Amino acid sequence: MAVPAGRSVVFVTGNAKKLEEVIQILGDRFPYKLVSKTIDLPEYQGEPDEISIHKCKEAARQVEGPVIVEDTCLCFKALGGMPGPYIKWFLDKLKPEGLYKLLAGFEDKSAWALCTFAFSAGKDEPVQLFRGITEGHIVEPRGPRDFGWDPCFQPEGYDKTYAELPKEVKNTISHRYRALAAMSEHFSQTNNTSPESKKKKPQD
Ligand SMILES: O=c1nc[nH]c2c1ncn2[C@H]1C[C@H](O)[C@@H](COP(=O)(O)OP(=O)(O)OP(=O)(O)O)O1
Ligand SMILES: [Mg+2]
Repeated sequence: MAVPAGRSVVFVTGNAKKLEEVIQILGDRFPYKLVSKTIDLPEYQGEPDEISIHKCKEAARQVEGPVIVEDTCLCFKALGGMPGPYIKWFLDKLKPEGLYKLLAGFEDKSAWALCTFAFSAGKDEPVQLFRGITEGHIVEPRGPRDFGWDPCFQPEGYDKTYAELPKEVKNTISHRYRALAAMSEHFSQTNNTSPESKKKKPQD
């Protein structure tokens, strides 16, 4: 699925920190012009893939053009993957301290962050998903409080939490980085190899 030449893709999110990271990570690696639109899309329920598809279709319906959305889950192994897509509400009520305390009765503090980007070329078009996972542990919160559950997630192989790590480091190992790498790769290939998209994209 390609986007016609000269068209931009709208990244729909209500989260300014997410947008900031997406811009930092993508730099100029994404073949389309990315514009952002602040819409607080509904928080759907279900499995992560279903949620992202639903969210993307709603964004495409509202924007009436090519859109990208992203949904982030934080999954605790001891809790069978919960809070998962419901992490936003857990974080809101419990804060990073409470997320750590949630695992007090469990020895296993392992967790994974899952990021799913969803793309649709427009209303009534299919949705494509790109996923990224980073494994780690839930720890007692450490570091700045500027982004969500970053203070209580310590990625595998590091002795610092996401919040303590320099942004440049988080942005090369994160769930979001991995999902964006998959998405950029897909679109670079579509852009370079499809004869149809070459025809439609004379400049660039
Ligand atoms: O890298 C991250 N590091 C720390 N916290 C994070 C990260 N990424 C998302 N988060 C938080 C935001 C929200 O509390 C929940 C995901 O919920 P999620 O619905 O995907 O985000 P959101 O509602 O804030 O923005 P959006 O309008 O794009 O749905 O985890
Ligand atoms: Mg949301």
